[in-house]
Amino acid sequence: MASSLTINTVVKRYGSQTTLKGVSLDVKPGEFMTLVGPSGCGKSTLLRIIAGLLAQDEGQVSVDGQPIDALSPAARDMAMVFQSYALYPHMSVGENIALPLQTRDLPLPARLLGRAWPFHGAEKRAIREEVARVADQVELGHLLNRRPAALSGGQRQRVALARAIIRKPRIFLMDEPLSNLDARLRVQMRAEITALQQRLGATFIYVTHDQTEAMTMSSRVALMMEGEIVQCDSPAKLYADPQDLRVAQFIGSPGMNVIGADDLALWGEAGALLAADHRNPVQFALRPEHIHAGTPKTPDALVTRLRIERLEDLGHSGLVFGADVQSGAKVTLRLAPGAAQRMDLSSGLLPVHADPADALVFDAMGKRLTGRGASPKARSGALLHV
Ligand SMILES: Nc1ncnc2c1ncn2[C@@H]1O[C@H](COP(=O)(O)OP(=O)(O)OP(=O)(O)O)[C@@H](O)[C@H]1O
Repeated sequence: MASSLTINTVVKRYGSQTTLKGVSLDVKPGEFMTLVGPSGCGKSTLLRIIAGLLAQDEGQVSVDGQPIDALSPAARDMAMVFQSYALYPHMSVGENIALPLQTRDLPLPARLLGRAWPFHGAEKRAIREEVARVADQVELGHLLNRRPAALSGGQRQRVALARAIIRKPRIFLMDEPLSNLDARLRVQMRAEITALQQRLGATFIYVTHDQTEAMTMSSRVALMMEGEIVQCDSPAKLYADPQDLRVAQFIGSPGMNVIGADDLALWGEAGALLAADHRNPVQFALRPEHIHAGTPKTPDALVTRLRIERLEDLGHSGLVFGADVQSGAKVTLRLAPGAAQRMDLSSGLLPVHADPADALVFDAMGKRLTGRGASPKARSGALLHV
């Protein structure tokens, strides 16, 4: 049975610095929850508090509705997988995986008597069978006698995973488990860990600074910035509906283009209208795929020209990094497959356009204002989000 986890206004201070500023989070049973955010935002601190490796200054952590703050890390019944794998080099793969069973499951007489314990043989057999079963789940069955030094990075990470699985913990905690792997292996392990979580139906709390990992693996993502959770939502919602400008810029690669109202007012008549619709200082954000090369087919589009600074052709798509010729504002747009080859970029200038409905509106503090920028035609005098 998977467990729920509740974090209630947790505060952590280091001297005068407040690292966690009252973090609250509800994780449902069987959920894959990812804590993502830039380096230093406090995600590892929060994970260590959940694991019991670190004590918070204020707030509570509960599992299945029961406070666990007074429990030792071992009594919390959680398994943690680290970036460093933390394997014992002198033990075989099988012995590394078996370790949690040997230190936890044996009754006291067995631990005291060792080989003299009458059920020693049966116990060993049961552990061997369990190790083989779990090793098969992570495709390590053929490597049980190897030492960690003779494994690839991905295989070592699987040993660490197997050692967590064999404990049948109430909650899995993972701290950047893929950051030591090369790019190709990371993609493969992303899929393997996601499939494993679904197979086990277990609750996973996963820490990463990599937004792609967060977006591809999680049921929900809690985006942390400066010791706070800025937004917690499904990956799709976080991408399409960011409630804070920092979320809009962190999620997606590259992040959203942020354009001030004065600069957007220069994007043709539609830009002037859209900017005028917002009396307060606002910022507009547009995804790179929502800015299109060429001239628009509809008269109510946002239009401008970019001075091209850099072009990245990724084969399946392309990115243009440029600056608005009028305002100098930096703008990135994503090109359709093959578009880069077809375009005449000899002038160094590129006309671009966007649908005003794709522009998200944020206030001066970076908080999202409701609704989107509607096209002048669609507005028909309706009052817009200010
Ligand atoms: N033992 C400590 N003493 C003082 N400050 C600390 C300590 N541990 C962490 N911090 C500070 O707390 C902040 C959050 O650290 P934390 O490791 O949780 O960040 P993170 O989001 O996991 O970053 P990263 O992705 O780089 O690991 C950082 O500013 C860090 O310097």
